[in-house]
Amino acid sequence: MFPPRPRVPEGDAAIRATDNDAALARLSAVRRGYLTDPFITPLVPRAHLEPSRPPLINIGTYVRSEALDELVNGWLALSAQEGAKCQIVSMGAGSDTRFWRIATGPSRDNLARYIEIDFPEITTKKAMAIRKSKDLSAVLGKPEDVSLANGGTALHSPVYHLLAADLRLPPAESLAPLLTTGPEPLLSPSLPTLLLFECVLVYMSPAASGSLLQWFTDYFSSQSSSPTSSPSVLGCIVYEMFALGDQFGKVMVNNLKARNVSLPGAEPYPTFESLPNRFLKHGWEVAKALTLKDIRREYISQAELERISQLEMLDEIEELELVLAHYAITWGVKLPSNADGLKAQWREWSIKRKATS
Ligand SMILES: C[S@@+](CC[C@H](N)C(=O)[O-])C[C@H]1O[C@@H](n2cnc3c(N)ncnc32)[C@H](O)[C@@H]1O
Repeated sequence: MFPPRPRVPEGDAAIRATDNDAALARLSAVRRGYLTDPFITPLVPRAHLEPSRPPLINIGTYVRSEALDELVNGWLALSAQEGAKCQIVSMGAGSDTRFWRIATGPSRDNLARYIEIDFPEITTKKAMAIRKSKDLSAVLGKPEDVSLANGGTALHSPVYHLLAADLRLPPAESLAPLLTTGPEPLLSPSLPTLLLFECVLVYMSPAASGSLLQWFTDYFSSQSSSPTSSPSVLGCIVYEMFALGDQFGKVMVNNLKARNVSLPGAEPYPTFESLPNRFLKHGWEVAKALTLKDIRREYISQAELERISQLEMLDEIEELELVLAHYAITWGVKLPSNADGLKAQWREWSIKRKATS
């Protein structure tokens, strides 16, 4: 009589399934004209069969993507100003296309390494999609310089590296062997480095994400660097939900619970004011946050707001703002102790407020 209900994934499979949601939201925002991204289609299986997402999701995806792009591009520009190439480590990267967008854009020569980490099931799928797509693989370099590793769960190329790990495990066991050990570690402590956590820490316990951040903080401290090179500046951007204790937050939590996804990482962040603690508690010098609601209102230019308002009808601005008020971008900087002359520019790394007339 009734069709069988689709099986809801459980445990880690439910967490991994969130990658599909993020990729479909991006695909939808690109198709509707909010964003430009020629690299998302080859990463979504049977992309042509996927329906568009509602306007509210498209707008949220647009605001998040524009703001994150501005911060990442700002970081690349600051590194270039210092005459250094930078490293980016994207954790829980899923089907993200950021590497391809940077590597085909004006900052491509400022990138020393771009490392993506996710569960092996996700990295295997991504590595296969990259190998299958000429558009994706051509950006990695000559075919002879690109190789699969670890049974197809990893992929290496001159700049881009895709690695499999469970980020909840102690970093000394999971990340250190991949990133920082051996005669030529993949991650150098002496280059400006940006960590990206786009909607991933929220699925982990606060203890696990705290150890992760502390491990990177320690690696970029003076003790870890060789006597001939000093540690460089470390930045981090976290995008995720917060303030889940209010009425609307509880609805979000329950909706995700129905899909077997829980959000333990949001517990220490019940308010906007609590967000910078994520970095301050590790002794970082800079920690700032903005909600997507504020970014849409105060940081996206009027011309862009007008352009996207023509793309689709959206009646419920109040509902949009309620949703966007529960998502935030938090970013921080840990400065090396010997960087006196350089501190000001890194402290000002931010999203630009739009000009008011
Ligand atoms: C919501 S998706 C976000 C994907 C991508 N960052 C984006 O914003 O488009 C969350 C991603 O984090 C990954 N993830 C969650 N917990 C993880 C863990 N403990 N170890 C590795 N990856 C994890 C999931 O597999 C998934 O790809």
